[in-house]
Amino acid sequence: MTSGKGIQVQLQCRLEGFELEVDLDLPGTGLTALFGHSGCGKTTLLRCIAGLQPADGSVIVNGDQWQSRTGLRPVHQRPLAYVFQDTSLFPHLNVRRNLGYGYRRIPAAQRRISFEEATEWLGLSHLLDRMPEGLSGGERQRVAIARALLTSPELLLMDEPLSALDRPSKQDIMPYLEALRDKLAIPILYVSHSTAEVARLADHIVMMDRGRIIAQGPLQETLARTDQPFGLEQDAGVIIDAHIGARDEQWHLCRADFPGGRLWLRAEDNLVIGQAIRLQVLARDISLALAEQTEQSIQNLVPAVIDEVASELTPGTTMIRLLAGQTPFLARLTSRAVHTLKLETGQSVWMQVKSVAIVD
Ligand SMILES: Nc1ncnc2c1ncn2[C@@H]1O[C@H](COP(=O)(O)OP(=O)(O)OP(=O)(O)O)[C@@H](O)[C@H]1O
Repeated sequence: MTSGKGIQVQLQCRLEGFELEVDLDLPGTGLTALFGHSGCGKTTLLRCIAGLQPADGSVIVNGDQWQSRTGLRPVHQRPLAYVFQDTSLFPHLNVRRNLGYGYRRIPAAQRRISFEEATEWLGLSHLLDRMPEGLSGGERQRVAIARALLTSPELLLMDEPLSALDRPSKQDIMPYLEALRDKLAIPILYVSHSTAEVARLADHIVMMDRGRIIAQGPLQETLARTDQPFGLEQDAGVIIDAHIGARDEQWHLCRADFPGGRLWLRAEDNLVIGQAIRLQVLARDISLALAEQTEQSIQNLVPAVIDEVASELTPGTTMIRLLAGQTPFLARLTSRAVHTLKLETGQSVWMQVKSVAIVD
């Protein structure tokens, strides 16, 4: 064992026509999304961390050295669980016995997640006597995740766990994954192509391209980078953790409070006061004013300070990073507007936010 928290991964792996070379320092809890185009090496990286794919280098998970330059621990001795897109259940065993399969092999003193916790967190209590063939795709995947957790792993690897599901099943399973992210004391590495999944679930993000890491960091901070390492450009925007602070039934609006401000949005029936939500605000939906403009139709006016005026991203367009309190925003403006308004770092302005979406 070495001291220290977090996951440190330095690996090189050469395959025919593909080379992975990464140096990562990730948080020891929460959900880290590995994101990038098809073929950039996300699955290869997970397989190397698991020890399924030979690679040179070192892997340390919360102080436990799984691999060093001089030696590696075989895959079956690495305390991890792996959930795939189509993790298969044992077809001849009911849900209870599928869940018990890994659980029974862990000595009671080493179990860190109880059977009751895993079944409750994944909403399986009423399904325990069912056979896998009678479950929906989303239910099957929840059983697969619970079964993985019951092996008491120190790291949970998830490779596109929702990609085989239809949209309604994805929507059903999302709240369970959010709850796991918040309750589990172990880190989750989660491979996804989907910006919606990443926006909703990730605490931390790693962006890969052709076997290399091109950006990594906390989700909110990384999405608010003006250099847009994700190549989103047209869809660039920030994700904000907020909670419902008020409902205005007369105008069918809800107020979402975040550290540094508040935004109004449509009052969906399922939103209740105190509820935690994630909001997405796109850079193209923010305009800036030097003074509070109340005589116009945009109702979301948020005071902020300009943190950075970036160089032009595309000709005629400038990305500006702002802070409302500590919360970063991006505004994409025409370069002419930036010049005319003489916008510069440190200046106080009003953000006019045209549209706010709840990430779901
Ligand atoms: N066993 C292997 N032998 C040779 N090449 C491989 C092997 N496994 C993966 N590759 C190649 O390595 C590259 C990265 O593949 P990988 O599956 O890690 O990408 P990915 O980002 O997970 O893609 P996707 O999102 O499509 O699943 C690809 O070019 C792939 O063809």
